[in-house]
Amino acid sequence: MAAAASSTSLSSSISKNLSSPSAPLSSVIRPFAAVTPTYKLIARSCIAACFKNLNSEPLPLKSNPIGDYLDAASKYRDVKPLRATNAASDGNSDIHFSLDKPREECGVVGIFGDPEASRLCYLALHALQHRGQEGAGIVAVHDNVLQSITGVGLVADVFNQSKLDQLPGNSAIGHVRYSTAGASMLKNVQPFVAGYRFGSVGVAHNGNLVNYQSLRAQLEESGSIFNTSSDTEVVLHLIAISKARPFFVRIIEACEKLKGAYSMVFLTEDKLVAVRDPHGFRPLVMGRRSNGAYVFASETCALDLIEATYVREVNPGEVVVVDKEGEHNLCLMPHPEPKQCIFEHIYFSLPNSVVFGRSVYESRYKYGEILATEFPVNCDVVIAVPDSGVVAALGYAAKIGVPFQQGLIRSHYVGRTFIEPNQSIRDFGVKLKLAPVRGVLEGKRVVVVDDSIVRGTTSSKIVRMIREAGAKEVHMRIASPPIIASCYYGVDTPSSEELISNRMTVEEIKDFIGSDSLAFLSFDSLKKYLGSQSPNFCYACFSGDYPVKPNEVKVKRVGDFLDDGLNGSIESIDGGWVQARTEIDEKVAGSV
Ligand SMILES: O=P(O)(O)OC[C@H]1O[C@H](OP(=O)(O)OP(=O)(O)O)[C@H](O)[C@@H]1O
Ligand SMILES: NC(=O)CC[C@H](N)C(=O)O
Repeated sequence: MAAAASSTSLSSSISKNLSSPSAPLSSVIRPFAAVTPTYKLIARSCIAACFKNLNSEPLPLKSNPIGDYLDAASKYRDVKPLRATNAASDGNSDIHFSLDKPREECGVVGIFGDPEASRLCYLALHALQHRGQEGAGIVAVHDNVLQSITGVGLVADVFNQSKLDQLPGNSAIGHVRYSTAGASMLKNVQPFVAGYRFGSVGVAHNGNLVNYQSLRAQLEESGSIFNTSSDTEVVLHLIAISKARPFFVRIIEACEKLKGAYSMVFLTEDKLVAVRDPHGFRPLVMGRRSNGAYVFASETCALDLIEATYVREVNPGEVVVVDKEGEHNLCLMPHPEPKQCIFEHIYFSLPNSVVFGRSVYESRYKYGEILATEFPVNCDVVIAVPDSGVVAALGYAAKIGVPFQQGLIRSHYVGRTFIEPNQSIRDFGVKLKLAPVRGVLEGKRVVVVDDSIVRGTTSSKIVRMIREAGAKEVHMRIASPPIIASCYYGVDTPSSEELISNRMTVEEIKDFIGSDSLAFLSFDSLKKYLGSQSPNFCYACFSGDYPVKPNEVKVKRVGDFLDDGLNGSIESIDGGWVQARTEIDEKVAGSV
């Protein structure tokens, strides 16, 4: 990757130009005027490049480039979360377990400078629970020791009063996991903690590294022993083998070797570090509490819950180091190129969050309005597939002037694994989760709005359920373009060949799911709506154009809580499987 190559010069120059390898962070970062001209030049050019991608024009450099950088970031401060008064999201979505749809991703949180750090992490993880339900963990620092508690299941399953009592300290990081690499099992639950020769470090990661198999192979070749089968563990090894002394330079050196998606928080005895990959695939925001404590989180809904004020995003390619002297910022590489995941706005994030500087609620409402403008239909009622279709359905209904009603009621008590008692009982899963309201549907021409169609299995069951409840017509409207390619950046989508829109035309999908009509938000309209921000998003799932070429096969888990063994390579993971290569995958592999 060309960008990664250019970033190498940053960390090596930083290391080379530090007056003392053990210099405290303050002497390394703060007095920009005091550091060597080479370092200043590199820092200036990388900061200028950061501006370039976040604003249409690079900002003029003044005497303190870091100050400029912060000013540039402040444009995000104006964006206030729009409260989702009608959205039915409860943060407990998507809990039945199958591989036939996009799954949530992980959520991360970091707190620095609050005596209740681990309790605040715990609360923030509740707010982020929709991003991962396989496992949860918190690491806190107390008396210079990193203490960790992790467990499988939901946040409420893993933590209780006595567990939180075991995590005192002023700083902590936390994680909720949905696996993309490495089996769903205890040893892969984050945050991970490792000791290296200068201390201890904990990490929590949202995203997926597309080159971790080769990195792991290289590390194993030179003697590294891995404890987990997760991609995230390679980051700790890379930090440990770095020759640089200051911790943030170790992180920069490690990140320069990574390809793919990473929004990460690191914890050491005295620092909290937040890092976002140069494309900024996954979100990461920063906030402050009234006592001055720093908070980092995947979504602003976590800040809201713990009464932290949203300050700004951690920018793509930015490293934010927080220690007792305050906050220090660096760019990971000279040319960050934002490619933020559009699916965060379509499906993953909660509607009450501000993600990538935009309100998720506003985005979804607008997608619904656009769908209504482009694909209106004579109907009596507009309903949503709860929860992720609700806001788009509200926009659709308002635009065509037809009432929005709750035609499907969602059970919030379905566990994430359940056993279908007999394969002959069809649709049991979807019926367990969704129940039709006959009074709303009977004899009506119904528009059903959902956020996406992946394999088409859920949609066909929903259409049948609505018809069985007496609907006269069922018109499906999807508030995203057709998904034709698998995600390699932290969303666990099925392989491209399993995606229904990759195999069928819209007309064929309509027949497959059994609706009277079907329409998707058009890709062009989506980009038009995003306007000048459009190039800053990743649309790989809609286009097959991958910003970072995924040239390694995708390895996913299949069974839950299987032991994948402590020894052996990724290929030998029990219960893991290697994704079949599809035409798109071949095309991608061929283009690398
Ligand atoms: O192509 P399909 O197999 O129909 O998959 C698509 C469905 O999967 C997702 O919902 P999910 O069941 O994960 O629930 P959620 O929307 O409430 O999170 C998505 O919102 C669609 O409804
Ligand atoms: N969904 C994610 O962000 C997953 C993080 C990491 N790749 C894991 O599998 O644990």
